[in-house]
Amino acid sequence: MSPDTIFAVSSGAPPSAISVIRISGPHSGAALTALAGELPEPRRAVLRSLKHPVDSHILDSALVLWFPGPRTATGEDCAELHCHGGRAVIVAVSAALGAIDGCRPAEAGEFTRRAFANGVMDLAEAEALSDLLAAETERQRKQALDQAGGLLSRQIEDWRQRLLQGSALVESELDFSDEDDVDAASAEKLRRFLSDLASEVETALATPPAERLHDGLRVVIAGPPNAGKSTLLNRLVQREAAIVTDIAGTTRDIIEAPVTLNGIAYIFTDTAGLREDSADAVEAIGINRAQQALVRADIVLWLGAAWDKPDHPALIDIAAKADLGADKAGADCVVSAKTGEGVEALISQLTKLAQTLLPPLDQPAWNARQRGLLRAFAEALGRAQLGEDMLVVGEELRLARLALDQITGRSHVEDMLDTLFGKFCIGK
Ligand SMILES: Nc1nc2c(c(=O)[nH]1)N(C=O)[C@@H](CNc1ccc(C(=O)N[C@@H](CCC(=O)O)C(=O)O)cc1)CN2
Ligand SMILES: Nc1nc2c(ncn2[C@@H]2O[C@H](COP(=O)(O)OP(=O)(O)OP(=O)(O)O)[C@@H](O)[C@H]2O)c(=O)[nH]1
Ligand SMILES: [Mg+2]
Repeated sequence: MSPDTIFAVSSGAPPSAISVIRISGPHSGAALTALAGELPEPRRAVLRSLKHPVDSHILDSALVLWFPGPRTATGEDCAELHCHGGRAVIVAVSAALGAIDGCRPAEAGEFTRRAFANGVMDLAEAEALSDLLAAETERQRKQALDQAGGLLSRQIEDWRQRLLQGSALVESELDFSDEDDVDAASAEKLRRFLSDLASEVETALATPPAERLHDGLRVVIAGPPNAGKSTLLNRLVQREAAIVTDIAGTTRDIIEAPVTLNGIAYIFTDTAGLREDSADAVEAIGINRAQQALVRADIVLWLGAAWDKPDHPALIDIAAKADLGADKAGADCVVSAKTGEGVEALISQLTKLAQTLLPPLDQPAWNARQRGLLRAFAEALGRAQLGEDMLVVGEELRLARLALDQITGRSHVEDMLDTLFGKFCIGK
Protein backbone atom coordinates (compact mmCIF):
# COMPACT_ATOMS: atom_id res chain seq x y z
CA MET A 1 0.00 0.00 0.00
CA SER A 2 1.42 3.36 -0.91
CA PRO A 3 2.03 5.75 1.98
CA ASP A 4 -0.13 8.77 2.73
CA THR A 5 0.94 12.09 1.36
CA ILE A 6 1.79 14.31 4.32
CA PHE A 7 1.95 18.08 4.67
CA ALA A 8 2.92 20.54 7.38
CA VAL A 9 4.16 24.03 8.02
CA SER A 10 7.94 23.50 8.16
CA SER A 11 8.89 27.06 9.01
CA GLY A 12 8.43 28.73 12.40
CA ALA A 13 5.32 29.67 14.33
CA PRO A 14 2.92 32.10 12.64
CA PRO A 15 2.52 34.96 12.13
CA SER A 16 5.72 35.29 10.14
CA ALA A 17 6.79 36.93 6.91
CA ILE A 18 6.72 33.70 4.93
CA SER A 19 5.50 30.25 5.78
CA VAL A 20 6.85 27.14 4.06
CA ILE A 21 4.37 24.30 3.72
CA ARG A 22 6.09 21.06 2.77
CA ILE A 23 4.33 18.17 1.09
CA SER A 24 5.80 14.67 0.73
CA GLY A 25 4.44 11.47 -0.70
CA PRO A 26 3.02 9.97 -3.89
CA HIS A 27 0.19 12.54 -4.21
CA SER A 28 2.49 15.57 -3.90
CA GLY A 29 2.40 16.28 -7.63
CA ALA A 30 -1.40 15.94 -7.75
CA ALA A 31 -1.76 18.19 -4.68
CA LEU A 32 0.49 20.83 -6.18
CA THR A 33 -1.42 20.73 -9.47
CA ALA A 34 -4.76 20.94 -7.66
CA LEU A 35 -3.75 24.16 -5.87
CA ALA A 36 -1.23 25.81 -8.21
CA GLY A 37 -1.96 24.55 -11.73
CA GLU A 38 0.50 22.68 -13.92
CA LEU A 39 3.73 21.37 -12.38
CA PRO A 40 6.62 23.82 -12.68
CA GLU A 41 10.05 22.70 -13.83
CA PRO A 42 11.67 20.61 -11.06
CA ARG A 43 13.54 22.61 -8.36
CA ARG A 44 12.58 26.01 -9.83
CA ALA A 45 10.59 28.49 -7.77
CA VAL A 46 7.65 30.02 -9.60
CA LEU A 47 5.02 32.50 -8.48
CA ARG A 48 1.46 31.11 -8.62
CA SER A 49 -2.00 31.89 -7.33
CA LEU A 50 -3.06 29.11 -4.99
CA LYS A 51 -6.70 28.24 -5.59
CA HIS A 52 -9.06 26.05 -3.64
CA PRO A 53 -9.39 22.80 -5.63
CA VAL A 54 -13.20 22.68 -5.25
CA ASP A 55 -14.53 26.23 -5.64
CA SER A 56 -11.41 27.83 -7.18
CA HIS A 57 -11.37 30.82 -4.83
CA ILE A 58 -7.94 32.31 -4.39
CA LEU A 59 -6.14 31.33 -1.17
CA ASP A 60 -2.79 33.12 -1.53
CA SER A 61 -0.14 34.21 -3.97
CA ALA A 62 2.87 31.97 -3.32
CA LEU A 63 6.19 30.71 -4.60
CA VAL A 64 5.90 27.01 -5.29
CA LEU A 65 8.46 24.30 -5.96
CA TRP A 66 8.26 20.77 -7.30
CA PHE A 67 10.82 18.11 -6.29
CA PRO A 68 10.21 14.80 -8.04
CA GLY A 69 11.53 11.78 -6.08
CA PRO A 70 13.59 9.88 -5.28
CA ARG A 71 16.40 12.45 -5.09
CA THR A 72 14.67 14.65 -2.51
CA ALA A 73 14.95 15.39 1.21
CA THR A 74 12.54 12.53 2.06
CA GLY A 75 13.24 10.25 -0.92
CA GLU A 76 9.60 10.73 -2.03
CA ASP A 77 7.99 13.19 -4.41
CA CYS A 78 7.93 16.53 -2.58
CA ALA A 79 6.45 19.96 -3.13
CA GLU A 80 6.74 23.25 -1.27
CA LEU A 81 4.38 26.19 -0.99
CA HIS A 82 6.11 29.37 0.21
CA CYS A 83 3.05 31.27 1.38
CA HIS A 84 2.49 34.49 3.27
CA GLY A 85 2.96 33.67 6.93
CA GLY A 86 -0.43 34.72 8.34
CA ARG A 87 -2.48 32.32 10.43
CA ALA A 88 -5.55 32.49 8.19
CA VAL A 89 -3.41 31.84 5.09
CA ILE A 90 -1.96 28.72 6.71
CA VAL A 91 -5.36 27.53 7.90
CA ALA A 92 -6.92 28.03 4.44
CA VAL A 93 -4.08 26.36 2.50
CA SER A 94 -3.90 23.47 5.00
CA ALA A 95 -7.65 22.93 4.75
CA ALA A 96 -7.41 22.84 0.95
CA LEU A 97 -4.56 20.29 1.11
CA GLY A 98 -6.45 18.19 3.67
CA ALA A 99 -9.39 17.97 1.27
CA ILE A 100 -7.22 16.33 -1.40
CA ASP A 101 -7.47 12.56 -1.64
CA GLY A 102 -4.64 10.75 0.20
CA CYS A 103 -3.30 13.91 1.90
CA ARG A 104 -3.19 14.40 5.66
CA PRO A 105 -1.26 16.57 8.17
CA ALA A 106 2.17 15.19 9.14
CA GLU A 107 3.07 14.03 12.63
CA ALA A 108 6.13 15.32 14.50
CA GLY A 109 9.32 14.14 12.77
CA GLU A 110 7.44 12.30 10.06
CA PHE A 111 9.35 13.85 7.13
CA THR A 112 12.65 12.82 8.73
CA ARG A 113 11.29 9.37 9.56
CA ARG A 114 10.50 8.90 5.88
CA ALA A 115 13.98 10.13 4.93
CA PHE A 116 15.37 7.43 7.24
CA ALA A 117 12.98 4.73 5.97
CA ASN A 118 13.93 5.58 2.37
CA GLY A 119 17.68 5.47 3.06
CA VAL A 120 18.21 9.21 2.46
CA MET A 121 19.80 9.44 5.89
CA ASP A 122 20.79 6.90 8.51
CA LEU A 123 19.94 6.94 12.18
CA ALA A 124 23.12 8.70 13.32
CA GLU A 125 22.47 11.43 10.76
CA ALA A 126 18.86 11.78 11.94
CA GLU A 127 20.08 12.10 15.54
CA ALA A 128 22.52 14.78 14.42
CA LEU A 129 19.74 16.60 12.56
CA SER A 130 17.78 16.66 15.81
CA ASP A 131 20.89 18.15 17.49
CA LEU A 132 21.19 20.72 14.68
CA LEU A 133 17.62 21.91 15.26
CA ALA A 134 18.35 22.22 18.97
CA ALA A 135 21.75 23.89 18.47
CA GLU A 136 22.13 27.22 20.23
CA THR A 137 25.88 27.69 20.14
CA GLU A 138 28.36 27.91 17.30
CA ARG A 139 30.16 24.80 18.48
CA GLN A 140 26.95 22.76 18.68
CA ARG A 141 25.97 23.94 15.20
CA LYS A 142 29.31 22.95 13.61
CA GLN A 143 29.37 19.53 15.24
CA ALA A 144 25.76 18.71 14.41
CA LEU A 145 26.07 19.92 10.81
CA ASP A 146 29.18 17.77 10.20
CA GLN A 147 27.55 14.77 11.81
CA ALA A 148 24.26 15.25 9.92
CA GLY A 149 26.45 15.22 6.80
CA GLY A 150 27.79 11.77 7.67
CA LEU A 151 30.90 12.40 9.82
CA LEU A 152 30.05 9.61 12.26
CA SER A 153 28.41 7.37 9.66
CA ARG A 154 31.56 7.34 7.52
CA GLN A 155 33.59 6.15 10.53
CA ILE A 156 31.08 3.36 11.15
CA GLU A 157 31.14 2.41 7.48
CA ASP A 158 34.96 2.19 7.55
CA TRP A 159 34.89 -0.10 10.60
CA ARG A 160 32.10 -2.15 9.07
CA GLN A 161 34.04 -2.77 5.87
CA ARG A 162 37.11 -3.87 7.84
CA LEU A 163 34.95 -6.14 9.97
CA LEU A 164 33.65 -7.76 6.78
CA GLN A 165 37.25 -8.32 5.64
CA GLY A 166 37.93 -9.99 9.00
CA SER A 167 34.86 -12.18 8.57
CA ALA A 168 36.06 -13.14 5.08
CA LEU A 169 39.41 -14.25 6.55
CA VAL A 170 37.55 -16.38 9.10
CA GLU A 171 35.41 -17.93 6.38
CA SER A 172 38.45 -18.88 4.34
CA GLU A 173 40.05 -20.49 7.41
CA LEU A 174 36.86 -22.47 7.99
CA ASP A 175 36.87 -23.64 4.36
CA PHE A 176 40.37 -25.07 4.69
CA SER A 177 40.09 -26.36 8.24
CA ASP A 178 39.36 -29.94 7.17
CA GLU A 179 42.75 -30.10 5.43
CA ASP A 180 44.84 -28.90 8.29
CA ASP A 181 44.77 -27.14 11.61
CA VAL A 182 44.09 -23.44 11.35
CA ASP A 183 47.23 -21.88 9.94
CA ALA A 184 48.99 -20.21 12.91
CA ALA A 185 50.33 -17.35 10.78
CA SER A 186 46.95 -16.37 9.37
CA ALA A 187 45.31 -16.69 12.80
CA GLU A 188 47.94 -14.29 14.12
CA LYS A 189 47.34 -11.94 11.20
CA LEU A 190 43.61 -11.93 11.97
CA ARG A 191 44.25 -11.22 15.65
CA ARG A 192 46.45 -8.23 14.81
CA PHE A 193 43.85 -6.96 12.34
CA LEU A 194 41.16 -7.12 15.02
CA SER A 195 43.30 -5.57 17.72
CA ASP A 196 44.07 -2.56 15.48
CA LEU A 197 40.36 -2.12 14.95
CA ALA A 198 39.65 -2.46 18.68
CA SER A 199 42.21 0.18 19.59
CA GLU A 200 40.59 2.67 17.20
CA VAL A 201 37.26 2.04 18.91
CA GLU A 202 38.87 2.56 22.33
CA THR A 203 40.25 5.90 21.09
CA ALA A 204 36.74 6.93 20.03
CA LEU A 205 35.35 5.86 23.41
CA ALA A 206 38.01 7.96 25.14
CA THR A 207 36.73 11.16 23.50
CA PRO A 208 34.40 13.29 25.63
CA PRO A 209 30.69 12.41 25.37
CA ALA A 210 28.46 14.39 23.00
CA GLU A 211 26.08 15.24 25.86
CA ARG A 212 28.67 17.66 27.28
CA LEU A 213 28.46 19.65 24.08
CA HIS A 214 24.67 19.65 23.88
CA ASP A 215 23.72 20.03 27.54
CA GLY A 216 26.54 22.45 28.39
CA LEU A 217 29.66 21.93 30.49
CA ARG A 218 28.88 21.93 34.20
CA VAL A 219 31.01 24.59 35.87
CA VAL A 220 30.73 24.63 39.65
CA ILE A 221 31.78 27.72 41.60
CA ALA A 222 32.91 26.65 45.06
CA GLY A 223 34.79 27.92 48.10
CA PRO A 224 34.19 29.11 51.66
CA PRO A 225 31.36 31.48 52.67
CA ASN A 226 31.68 35.11 51.61
CA ALA A 227 34.46 34.33 49.11
CA GLY A 228 32.56 36.15 46.35
CA LYS A 229 31.16 33.10 44.53
CA SER A 230 27.71 34.52 43.85
CA THR A 231 29.20 37.85 42.75
CA LEU A 232 31.38 35.95 40.27
CA LEU A 233 28.41 33.94 38.99
CA ASN A 234 26.43 37.14 38.41
CA ARG A 235 29.38 38.69 36.60
CA LEU A 236 29.86 35.65 34.34
CA VAL A 237 26.19 35.34 33.40
CA GLN A 238 25.66 39.11 33.33
CA ARG A 239 22.52 39.14 35.43
CA GLU A 240 21.56 38.98 39.10
CA ALA A 241 21.09 35.21 39.13
CA ALA A 242 22.13 34.82 42.78
CA ILE A 243 21.58 36.93 45.90
CA VAL A 244 24.71 38.69 47.15
CA THR A 245 25.10 40.07 50.69
CA ASP A 246 28.00 40.55 53.07
CA ILE A 247 26.50 37.88 55.34
CA ALA A 248 28.47 34.64 55.28
CA GLY A 249 26.10 31.80 54.36
CA THR A 250 23.87 33.79 51.97
CA THR A 251 23.66 31.11 49.29
CA ARG A 252 22.14 27.89 50.50
CA ASP A 253 20.64 26.16 47.51
CA ILE A 254 22.25 25.24 44.22
CA ILE A 255 21.75 28.02 41.65
CA GLU A 256 22.14 27.03 38.01
CA ALA A 257 22.53 29.53 35.20
CA PRO A 258 23.03 28.46 31.55
CA VAL A 259 25.21 30.75 29.46
CA THR A 260 27.17 30.73 26.21
CA LEU A 261 30.72 32.12 26.24
CA ASN A 262 32.91 32.13 23.12
CA GLY A 263 30.47 29.80 21.36
CA ILE A 264 30.54 27.15 24.12
CA ALA A 265 27.49 26.27 26.25
CA TYR A 266 27.94 26.10 30.02
CA ILE A 267 25.75 25.57 33.01
CA PHE A 268 27.27 27.62 35.81
CA THR A 269 26.41 26.42 39.30
CA ASP A 270 26.71 28.62 42.35
CA THR A 271 26.91 26.75 45.64
CA ALA A 272 26.67 27.31 49.38
CA GLY A 273 29.97 28.34 50.98
CA LEU A 274 31.80 25.32 52.33
CA ARG A 275 32.45 25.26 56.07
CA GLU A 276 32.69 22.45 58.55
CA ASP A 277 31.04 23.99 61.59
CA SER A 278 27.72 25.30 60.30
CA ALA A 279 25.19 25.43 63.15
CA ASP A 280 22.37 26.20 60.70
CA ALA A 281 20.47 23.10 59.53
CA VAL A 282 19.47 24.68 56.19
CA GLU A 283 23.02 25.79 55.46
CA ALA A 284 24.31 22.31 56.32
CA ILE A 285 21.98 20.79 53.70
CA GLY A 286 23.20 23.42 51.23
CA ILE A 287 26.82 22.47 51.92
CA ASN A 288 25.96 18.84 51.31
CA ARG A 289 24.43 19.80 47.95
CA ALA A 290 27.51 21.84 47.11
CA GLN A 291 29.68 18.77 47.70
CA GLN A 292 27.45 16.67 45.45
CA ALA A 293 27.64 19.34 42.75
CA LEU A 294 31.44 19.22 42.97
CA VAL A 295 31.38 15.48 42.28
CA ARG A 296 29.33 16.01 39.10
CA ALA A 297 31.28 19.07 37.92
CA ASP A 298 33.11 19.07 34.61
CA ILE A 299 35.06 22.15 35.74
CA VAL A 300 35.51 23.70 39.20
CA LEU A 301 36.15 27.39 39.79
CA TRP A 302 37.76 27.32 43.23
CA LEU A 303 37.66 30.49 45.36
CA GLY A 304 39.06 28.98 48.56
CA ALA A 305 42.47 28.47 50.06
CA ALA A 306 44.99 26.57 47.97
CA TRP A 307 45.48 23.92 50.66
CA ASP A 308 41.74 23.27 50.76
CA LYS A 309 41.31 22.67 47.02
CA PRO A 310 38.95 19.82 46.11
CA ASP A 311 40.55 17.01 44.19
CA HIS A 312 39.27 17.60 40.64
CA PRO A 313 41.02 17.06 37.29
CA ALA A 314 39.72 20.30 35.77
CA LEU A 315 40.00 23.10 38.31
CA ILE A 316 40.81 26.80 37.99
CA ASP A 317 42.24 28.17 41.22
CA ILE A 318 41.03 31.76 41.59
CA ALA A 319 42.32 34.57 43.80
CA ALA A 320 39.10 36.59 44.27
CA LYS A 321 38.43 40.16 45.41
CA ALA A 322 41.60 41.35 43.68
CA ASP A 323 40.56 45.00 44.21
CA LEU A 324 41.07 44.47 47.95
CA GLY A 325 44.59 43.32 47.24
CA ALA A 326 43.55 39.81 48.21
CA ASP A 327 46.57 37.73 47.40
CA LYS A 328 46.81 34.00 46.84
CA ALA A 329 50.13 32.48 45.96
CA GLY A 330 50.05 30.17 42.95
CA ALA A 331 46.51 31.08 41.82
CA ASP A 332 45.71 30.45 38.14
CA CYS A 333 43.69 33.60 37.87
CA VAL A 334 43.35 36.86 39.80
CA VAL A 335 39.84 38.27 39.59
CA SER A 336 37.68 41.01 41.00
CA ALA A 337 34.08 40.14 40.26
CA LYS A 338 33.17 43.54 41.68
CA THR A 339 35.27 45.67 39.28
CA GLY A 340 35.47 43.12 36.46
CA GLU A 341 39.27 42.99 36.63
CA GLY A 342 40.65 39.64 35.42
CA VAL A 343 37.24 38.34 34.29
CA GLU A 344 38.22 38.35 30.60
CA ALA A 345 41.37 36.38 31.44
CA LEU A 346 39.31 33.93 33.47
CA ILE A 347 36.93 33.42 30.54
CA SER A 348 39.81 32.74 28.19
CA GLN A 349 41.31 30.18 30.62
CA LEU A 350 37.89 28.61 30.91
CA THR A 351 37.57 28.46 27.12
CA LYS A 352 40.95 26.74 26.84
CA LEU A 353 40.07 24.19 29.48
CA ALA A 354 36.62 23.62 27.94
CA GLN A 355 38.18 22.78 24.56
CA THR A 356 39.95 19.82 26.18
CA LEU A 357 36.70 18.56 27.72
CA LEU A 358 34.49 18.74 24.62
CA PRO A 359 34.35 16.30 21.71
CA PRO A 360 37.06 17.50 19.29
CA LEU A 361 35.82 19.33 16.20
CA ASP A 362 36.17 17.41 12.91
CA GLN A 363 35.72 14.12 14.77
CA PRO A 364 32.50 12.27 15.50
CA ALA A 365 30.86 13.08 18.84
CA TRP A 366 29.44 9.91 20.37
CA ASN A 367 26.28 10.13 22.45
CA ALA A 368 25.30 7.73 25.26
CA ARG A 369 23.32 5.44 22.95
CA GLN A 370 26.17 5.21 20.45
CA ARG A 371 28.80 4.73 23.18
CA GLY A 372 26.85 1.78 24.59
CA LEU A 373 26.90 0.14 21.17
CA LEU A 374 30.59 0.99 20.62
CA ARG A 375 31.33 -0.77 23.90
CA ALA A 376 29.38 -3.84 22.73
CA PHE A 377 31.35 -3.67 19.47
CA ALA A 378 34.70 -3.47 21.30
CA GLU A 379 33.75 -6.33 23.63
CA ALA A 380 32.81 -8.59 20.74
CA LEU A 381 36.13 -7.75 19.07
CA GLY A 382 37.92 -8.58 22.32
CA ARG A 383 36.23 -11.99 22.55
CA ALA A 384 36.96 -12.64 18.88
CA GLN A 385 40.68 -12.07 19.49
CA LEU A 386 40.66 -14.64 22.30
CA GLY A 387 38.70 -17.24 20.32
CA GLU A 388 40.57 -20.38 19.28
CA ASP A 389 37.74 -21.94 17.36
CA MET A 390 37.12 -20.10 14.08
CA LEU A 391 33.39 -20.80 14.38
CA VAL A 392 33.36 -18.84 17.66
CA VAL A 393 35.45 -16.05 16.15
CA GLY A 394 33.05 -15.80 13.22
CA GLU A 395 30.07 -15.55 15.57
CA GLU A 396 31.71 -12.79 17.63
CA LEU A 397 32.43 -10.82 14.46
CA ARG A 398 28.79 -11.16 13.52
CA LEU A 399 27.80 -9.74 16.93
CA ALA A 400 30.30 -6.92 16.45
CA ARG A 401 28.70 -6.03 13.14
CA LEU A 402 25.25 -6.08 14.72
CA ALA A 403 26.38 -3.45 17.23
CA LEU A 404 27.66 -1.19 14.41
CA ASP A 405 24.43 -1.69 12.46
CA GLN A 406 22.43 -0.49 15.42
CA ILE A 407 24.41 2.76 15.49
CA THR A 408 23.41 3.62 11.93
CA GLY A 409 20.01 1.95 12.21
CA ARG A 410 20.59 -0.83 9.71
CA SER A 411 19.07 -3.21 12.25
CA HIS A 412 17.30 -3.58 15.59
CA VAL A 413 16.27 -0.04 16.28
CA GLU A 414 12.46 -0.04 16.05
CA ASP A 415 12.15 0.61 19.77
CA MET A 416 14.07 3.88 19.67
CA LEU A 417 12.54 5.35 16.50
CA ASP A 418 9.43 6.75 18.22
CA THR A 419 11.59 8.40 20.88
CA LEU A 420 13.89 9.98 18.32
CA PHE A 421 11.38 11.18 15.77
CA GLY A 422 8.93 12.29 18.46
CA LYS A 423 11.56 14.86 19.54
CA PHE A 424 11.34 16.64 16.19
CA CYS A 425 8.84 19.38 15.56
CA ILE A 426 5.93 18.97 13.20
CA GLY A 427 7.09 19.81 9.68
CA LYS A 428 10.53 18.21 10.13
N1 LIG B 1 12.96 25.17 1.32
C1 LIG B 1 13.63 24.23 1.96
N2 LIG B 1 14.77 24.53 2.61
C2 LIG B 1 15.46 23.57 3.28
C3 LIG B 1 15.01 22.22 3.32
C4 LIG B 1 13.81 21.93 2.62
O1 LIG B 1 13.33 20.78 2.60
N3 LIG B 1 13.18 22.94 1.95
N4 LIG B 1 15.74 21.27 4.04
C5 LIG B 1 15.15 20.14 4.59
O2 LIG B 1 15.60 19.54 5.51
C6 LIG B 1 17.13 21.54 4.35
C7 LIG B 1 17.95 21.20 3.12
N5 LIG B 1 17.97 19.80 2.95
C8 LIG B 1 17.75 19.11 1.80
C9 LIG B 1 18.39 17.90 1.65
C10 LIG B 1 18.28 17.20 0.45
C11 LIG B 1 17.51 17.69 -0.56
C12 LIG B 1 17.47 16.99 -1.89
O3 LIG B 1 16.59 17.22 -2.69
N6 LIG B 1 18.46 16.15 -2.17
C13 LIG B 1 18.63 15.43 -3.42
C14 LIG B 1 19.06 16.32 -4.56
C15 LIG B 1 20.21 17.23 -4.27
C16 LIG B 1 20.61 18.15 -5.43
O4 LIG B 1 19.79 18.63 -6.20
O5 LIG B 1 21.83 18.39 -5.52
C17 LIG B 1 19.68 14.35 -3.19
O6 LIG B 1 20.43 14.44 -2.22
O7 LIG B 1 19.71 13.41 -3.99
C18 LIG B 1 16.82 18.88 -0.40
C19 LIG B 1 16.93 19.59 0.80
C20 LIG B 1 17.28 22.96 4.79
N7 LIG B 1 16.60 23.90 3.92
N1 LIG C 1 35.66 44.35 47.19
C1 LIG C 1 35.09 43.24 46.68
N2 LIG C 1 34.05 42.70 47.31
C2 LIG C 1 33.49 41.60 46.77
C3 LIG C 1 33.98 41.01 45.60
N3 LIG C 1 33.24 39.93 45.32
C4 LIG C 1 32.30 39.86 46.29
N4 LIG C 1 32.45 40.85 47.16
C5 LIG C 1 31.65 41.12 48.36
O1 LIG C 1 31.80 40.03 49.26
C6 LIG C 1 30.56 39.77 49.92
C7 LIG C 1 30.17 38.31 49.69
O2 LIG C 1 29.94 38.12 48.33
P1 LIG C 1 29.12 36.91 47.77
O3 LIG C 1 29.25 36.92 46.32
O4 LIG C 1 27.75 36.90 48.35
O5 LIG C 1 29.96 35.71 48.39
P2 LIG C 1 29.62 34.16 48.38
O6 LIG C 1 30.89 33.43 48.23
O7 LIG C 1 28.56 33.87 47.40
O8 LIG C 1 29.09 33.92 49.86
P3 LIG C 1 28.10 32.77 50.42
O9 LIG C 1 26.94 32.65 49.49
O10 LIG C 1 27.73 33.27 51.74
O11 LIG C 1 28.91 31.52 50.49
C8 LIG C 1 29.55 40.75 49.35
O12 LIG C 1 29.45 41.84 50.20
C9 LIG C 1 30.16 41.15 48.03
O13 LIG C 1 29.78 42.45 47.61
C10 LIG C 1 35.09 41.62 44.95
O14 LIG C 1 35.60 41.19 43.91
N5 LIG C 1 35.61 42.74 45.55
MG1 LIG D 1 26.72 33.09 47.55
